[in-house]
Amino acid sequence: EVANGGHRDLPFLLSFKAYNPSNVTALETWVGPDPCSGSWLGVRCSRGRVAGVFLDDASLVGSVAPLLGLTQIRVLAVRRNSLSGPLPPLDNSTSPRLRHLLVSHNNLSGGLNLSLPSLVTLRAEQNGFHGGLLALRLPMVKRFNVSSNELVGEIPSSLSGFPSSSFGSNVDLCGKPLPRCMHAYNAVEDGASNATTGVAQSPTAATNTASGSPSSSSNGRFSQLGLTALVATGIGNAVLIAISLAISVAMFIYMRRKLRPSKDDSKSSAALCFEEEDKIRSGEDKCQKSGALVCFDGGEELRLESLFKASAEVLGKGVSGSTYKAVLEDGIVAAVKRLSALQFPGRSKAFDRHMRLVGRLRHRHVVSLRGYCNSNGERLLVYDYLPNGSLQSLLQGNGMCAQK
Ligand SMILES: Nc1ncnc2c1ncn2[C@@H]1O[C@H](COP(=O)(O)OP(=O)(O)OP(=O)(O)O)[C@@H](O)[C@H]1O
Repeated sequence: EVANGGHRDLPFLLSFKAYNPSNVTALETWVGPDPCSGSWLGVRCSRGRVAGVFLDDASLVGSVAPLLGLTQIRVLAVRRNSLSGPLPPLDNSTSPRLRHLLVSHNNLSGGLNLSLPSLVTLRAEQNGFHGGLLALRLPMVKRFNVSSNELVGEIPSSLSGFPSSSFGSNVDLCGKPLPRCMHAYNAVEDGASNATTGVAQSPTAATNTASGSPSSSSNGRFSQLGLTALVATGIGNAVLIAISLAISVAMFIYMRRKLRPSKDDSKSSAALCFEEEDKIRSGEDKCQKSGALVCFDGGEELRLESLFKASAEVLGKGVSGSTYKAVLEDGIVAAVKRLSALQFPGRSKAFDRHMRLVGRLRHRHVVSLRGYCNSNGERLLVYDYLPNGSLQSLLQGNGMCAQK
């Protein structure tokens, strides 16, 4: 890919770098003609082209747009920076391989105009995006969050299966899963009442106009025309009720199917770790052979391949296994606990169930589990790495043990 004119992805990376001051640590390593040389921090390549940029928490500023000029990019993770300006409109022609777009906690603005058939993750929360969501066409999206922006308007039905937390704290978003849109509500109500009026009242009105007299007789009996109008009203109402019931039942069945966890769901969460796209080489670890790294929220960038290539240092050993500090090639630092096979024999499904529960726990006093691997007797748990050392070393460092 380093042809006469230089590496094809180089101009995009350098123009992104140019927005940033020279003291941004991650970008200091972005020197030389080949971003795939292995020395560019946060840049991951596949077949000689830039396939991932992993620069969370890197104090970045400026526009993210140049990075979206990388035509082979699959993962862009630039969370918790100070990036600004709009996201360019993206579609299959600009970003045919983009699967994970993680731009949350920045100062990005402008509209969200993304038509990406392969996008699996969109994390855009805590920015200044405005406008509506109608220009989002993401049929494959499995993880989605646009909360805490300045978005307005109706949530498209294609996104209404996500929880309200994916949409909260915006200026004026409405529709499922948030409260109904008022204008849509009125339109429906008006439409329904007009329809009712149309069916129930027209015959009577027609009768009134035709006969030029009240539809019921003055002595309290219904005229024949009045009776016809009543029957028409009844039939009209019955038809409306039947249609509403059919729609409700169809919606109920659809939502049940959609919410039911399927085998495909676990496949897709494993896919979030990009294993399905990476060739799994024989002779490597058991977990890697199966490509079975399951990731949770915040662990989208984890890949078993880089986990096994990571430099590791033993942090400690407990009853259930050893814990390592792993520094991944992307610059990600994780704590990996390798469970002893003796401590956890068998019961693979129960273990999976347990891990999926633990993986959903998020609390500031609980270390987040970002992913795990459970395959062929190998069980690895990947946590955030906490850099302040062990409680024991803290106590000793402060002389608290001695005082005691
Ligand atoms: N997420 C983490 N970040 C940084 N260091 C960690 C992390 N998790 C564990 N450690 C370090 O690794 C050491 C060993 O952790 P480990 O969980 O294996 O111990 P343990 O709780 O005694 O284990 P067990 O529950 O198996 O008995 C800890 O004392 C701590 O210093």
